[in-house]
Amino acid sequence: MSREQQAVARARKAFETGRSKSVEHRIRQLKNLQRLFTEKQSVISAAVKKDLNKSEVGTQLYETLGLEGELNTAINHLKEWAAPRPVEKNLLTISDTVYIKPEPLGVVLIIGAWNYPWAVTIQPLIGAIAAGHGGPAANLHRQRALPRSDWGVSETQELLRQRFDHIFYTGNSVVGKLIMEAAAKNLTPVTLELGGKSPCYIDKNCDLTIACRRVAWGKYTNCGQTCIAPDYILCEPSIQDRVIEEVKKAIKEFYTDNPKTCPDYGRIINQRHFKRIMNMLEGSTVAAGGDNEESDCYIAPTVLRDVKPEAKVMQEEIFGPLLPILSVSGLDEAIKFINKGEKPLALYCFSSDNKVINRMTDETSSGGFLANDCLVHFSVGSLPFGGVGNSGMGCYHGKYSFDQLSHLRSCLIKKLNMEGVNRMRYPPHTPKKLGWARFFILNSVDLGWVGRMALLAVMVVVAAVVLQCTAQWCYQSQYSCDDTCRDPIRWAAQFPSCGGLRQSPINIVSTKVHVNSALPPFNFIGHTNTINITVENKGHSAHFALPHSVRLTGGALPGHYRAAQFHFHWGGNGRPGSEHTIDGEQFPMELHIVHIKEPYGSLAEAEHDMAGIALLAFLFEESPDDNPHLDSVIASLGRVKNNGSSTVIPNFRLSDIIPSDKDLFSYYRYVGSMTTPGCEQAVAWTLFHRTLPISSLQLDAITQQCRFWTGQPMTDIFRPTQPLDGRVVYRSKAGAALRGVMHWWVGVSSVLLGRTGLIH
Ligand SMILES: NC(=O)C1=CN([C@@H]2O[C@H](COP(=O)(O)OP(=O)(O)OC[C@H]3O[C@@H](n4cnc5c(N)ncnc54)[C@H](O)[C@@H]3O)[C@@H](O)[C@H]2O)C=CC1
Ligand SMILES: CCCCCCCCCCCCCC(=O)O
Repeated sequence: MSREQQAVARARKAFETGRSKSVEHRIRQLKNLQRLFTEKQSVISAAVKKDLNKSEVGTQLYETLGLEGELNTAINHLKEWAAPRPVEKNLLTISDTVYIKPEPLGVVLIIGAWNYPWAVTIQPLIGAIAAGHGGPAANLHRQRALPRSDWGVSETQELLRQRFDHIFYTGNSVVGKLIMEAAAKNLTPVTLELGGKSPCYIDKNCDLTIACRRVAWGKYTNCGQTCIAPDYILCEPSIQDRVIEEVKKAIKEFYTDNPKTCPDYGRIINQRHFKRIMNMLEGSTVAAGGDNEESDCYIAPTVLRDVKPEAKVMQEEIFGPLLPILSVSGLDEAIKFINKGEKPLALYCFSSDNKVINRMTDETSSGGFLANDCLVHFSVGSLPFGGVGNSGMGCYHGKYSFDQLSHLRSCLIKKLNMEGVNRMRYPPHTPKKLGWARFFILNSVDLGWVGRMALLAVMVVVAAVVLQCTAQWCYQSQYSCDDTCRDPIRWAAQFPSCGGLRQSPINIVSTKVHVNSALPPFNFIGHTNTINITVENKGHSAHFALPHSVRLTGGALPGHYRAAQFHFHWGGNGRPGSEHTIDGEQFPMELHIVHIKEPYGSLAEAEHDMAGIALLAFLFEESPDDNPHLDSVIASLGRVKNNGSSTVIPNFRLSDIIPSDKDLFSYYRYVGSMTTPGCEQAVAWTLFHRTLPISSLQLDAITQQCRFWTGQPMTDIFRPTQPLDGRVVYRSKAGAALRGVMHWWVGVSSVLLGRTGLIH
């Protein structure tokens, strides 16, 4: 067995153990990778310095900074990305569970190029780990930098003879075709991140100093060896001299009069490429630069003027520090010229005129389009990065990497009942059955008012049947194959709001929250009263009923609220059980205090108001000592072991289990839903920064006492985090002024109401 065969076999074996399927395992792997960049930064920079003469700061700026960002995004969003994605249904499938399940494909081969050796190998690797794969990566670092880990062309060729489940290739288009040919033998899907000539049109109507500075930065960074570098400039002859002068000024500003000695100016990767680039100068006029030294792989930042389309430098991607300027009569000719060539990886257009920018986007095609800047789209993780046509296929970065390397499996889970509805599809096929099929599948038919009434009647009947036939909801911990209950991913089938776009709980990414000074402290009323409270096992959790005398105002909530009940969400057997997570971390337990807006009399009434319910949430953290204030709560749970049983805690004070209001000024706020079915989207959530203590013994006592309505131990009673779907999480600013109180709510509700899609 060759080295390469062994590597693939190892990767496949590791994948087949199923370990990489666990999201927690993937997050651990990503965190390990994160550590690599903190611990090995200087080794990484030293290697890249040897290869390309990049400075340490340059390596961080252009390579590792972006990777750190990608790692943070993947770690914070992985649970959300990997979760089943409920989809819209038609009438025929209304009672089924229909969703997309992202699944790992298996073993992925990542082949990277040498120009940004870390960015182009590790960035796809982050996507591959996030998607749950195993697999080797073929590095193309130059031998003098990383001799031992170097897998070059012959190793890659051997790897390509093996079978993979996806091949992710970055490099030139000629080899791209070889990759696709090798992949075709096993019908292996490929992502091809290729290059090509990326045009840059400079309109005469723009600030040439700024435009040329940005173009010079995009071109000469990494000595032009950037796949998205502007390859050549198109402009009118009348501005050519100014463009040359401004580019020269920028070169001097960035790299001094002598770029050769400037630590920020790179080198060509090897002598072969040096010769290739120098040959391209043949037949063109040098307007600036042109100095070179083969032994040092040095080519100065160079500008070429009056270049003809037939010139050597225009026949292939330059991938070096030569910047040819071609004359065009204006925008029309520039567009024509661009469209005559292969579709580029990037297209740049500099103009102060939006009409020019719009025409350029509308009338051309390219992997990415930037107006008035270069390269920076590579650093925006929410944009898909990739080519089109000759510049590649597939895309990556952020969630796109995850999706690109996942199989999006379509799942439809039907029950073996309601067979009547299916008769329309079984033979003998008749026109009447076809009519019913049309009715159930096409829900956009115009039926007229009689038809609409009939549809309504049918839907009522269907809904009644569905309701009769569907089982109760349950938590994941209760669900097993022979159970009929609906676990969290199936809640939406029975409770449509659970599939809405404002669902709770969520993962709070602390670096993405918006600080809002219009979030003042709360006023708690009646929290210190001594009361007798009833505790009841509700089958899914235990509820602690609160009297109307416990009330809440302030906190920028739009009204006065009265308490209804509180309850806890917990894990089991040492597992965490909070519903909300912070930066991906789940806490041992979470307390929810439910309040209803006045004058509503019940949760059912409050559900129709976007902030009809105010939920206060507290996360618990494990403490070495017992929290004595929880003793009565724990003891009461021991008296409500079974569904429906209840007890009373005498002389209870809410203020004993939560901190006093002066310690509760700091919190997160967002709009969401109840975390149990029907998942009503009517909740203003407040998650306090201050955590509550609980010992591990107390946690065990809590999680071991009660039973679900099914009789199983009541453990892991939490809903997984839900997508944020564009919502904003706010963080209060300590000492906020009261006059800001209404602004927060008015602002949030108008943003949400403005996006009608968010109101379900
Ligand atoms: N779209 C993108 O994200 C990027 C594209 N590129 C493009 O890559 C090109 C520059 O890189 P290259 O010189 O191609 O890099 P390269 O010479 O490093 O080749 C890329 C990879 O292909 C493998 N390879 C080369 N010849 C092979 C063969 N005959 N059979 C099998 N494998 C082979 C190498 O082992 C290497 O891992 C440019 O066209 C550039 O635009 C570079 C970086 C990023
Ligand atoms: C201030 C931060 C600016 C960040 C700009 C990032 C541009 C990075 C380009 C890296 C390109 C890597 C792949 C390639 O194009 O060859």
